[in-house]
Amino acid sequence: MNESVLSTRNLITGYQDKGVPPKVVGKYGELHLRRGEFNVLIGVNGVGKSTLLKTLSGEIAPLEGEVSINNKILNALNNTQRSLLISFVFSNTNIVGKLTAFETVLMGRYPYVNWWGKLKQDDHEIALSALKDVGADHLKDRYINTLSDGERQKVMIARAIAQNTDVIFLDEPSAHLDLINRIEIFQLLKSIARKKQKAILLSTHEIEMSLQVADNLWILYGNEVKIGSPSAIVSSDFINQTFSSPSIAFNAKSGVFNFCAPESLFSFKISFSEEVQHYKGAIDPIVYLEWECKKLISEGAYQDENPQFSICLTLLGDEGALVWEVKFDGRTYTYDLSKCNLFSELLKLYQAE
Ligand SMILES: Nc1ncnc2c1ncn2[C@@H]1O[C@H](COP(=O)(O)OP(=O)(O)OP(=O)(O)O)[C@@H](O)[C@H]1O
Repeated sequence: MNESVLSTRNLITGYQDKGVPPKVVGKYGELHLRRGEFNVLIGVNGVGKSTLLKTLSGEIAPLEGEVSINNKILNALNNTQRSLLISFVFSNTNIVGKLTAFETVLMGRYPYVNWWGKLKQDDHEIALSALKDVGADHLKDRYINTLSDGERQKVMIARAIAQNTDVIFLDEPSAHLDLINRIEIFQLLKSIARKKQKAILLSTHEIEMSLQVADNLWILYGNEVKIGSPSAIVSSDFINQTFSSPSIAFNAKSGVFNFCAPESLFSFKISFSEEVQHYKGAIDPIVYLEWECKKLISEGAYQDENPQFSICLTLLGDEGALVWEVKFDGRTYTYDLSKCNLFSELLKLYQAE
């Protein structure tokens, strides 16, 4: 097991405002963040992800218990001492003032400046190397407020790298990013954890991506936490128990969430004929069938061994056009795949019955 750099003891997170009883958010006991590991924190809105990150980073004090980094109790440290141990990247990075990307990354070096407050040549080299690490050195002279969300987020990660702390926290860093940028950020962070032996904890709502990339998932539920590898978590059905609702269900085999319809309509069985396997055309018929099946389920149809509808994807005659052959109520109907909405056609037959 990798070396633990952050640990907690009897940790209870929450808020203590004057004149009101304390508000407990989470009772997490003993937690560990280990060197070289990319950990992802997930949980429904309001369950306490930001509160936990703020507590682990020393921004707010625990209601009970303590957080230690490298055996130093966090709340006994001043801001500068903390910033030598922890860096934090937020989702909404509003940098005030007019700074270039390079100057922003350079800010990560301020915990190291001497008492004249002067940065050295080394600091400049470290900042440039951090920008290269995230593939953003070409942006170095651009003003931070002119960058896209994805570019800016890479610069903020570079700043955390330049700060060179053992622990890096990120609160929903991919919240405003498109799919490609989200994937890039996740992979980048994982490689930073590995290559630079950092302990990383990132909060996100990207469950499917976390399952593929994270070393460990920290799932908050109620006021508890469950921690485990993606394979251990998925195989225990925990994702389904925590995140499913009447309108969505997690498929542990495919690792994706599927939509469920509010009511059940008819039952169906779907298949393809032998010759479809060898079909060479613009679409992949087997993939087409898979997605048509998902669509039927999202509309309220359900798969059954004794179905009302038997649907077969096949090729029609010599022309070789793909068709749906539908058996329903003792009759067979044929629909041109490229010209019909299968669900609407089935619904018409079902309602006319
Ligand atoms: N300053 C505060 N004082 C009192 N309660 C707070 C404060 N900040 C947050 N809370 C409450 O603490 C609970 C956890 O909030 P938190 O922001 O940690 O959740 P979250 O999991 O990060 O949510 P989201 O996914 O919506 O960002 C919520 O009930 C919230 O209303």
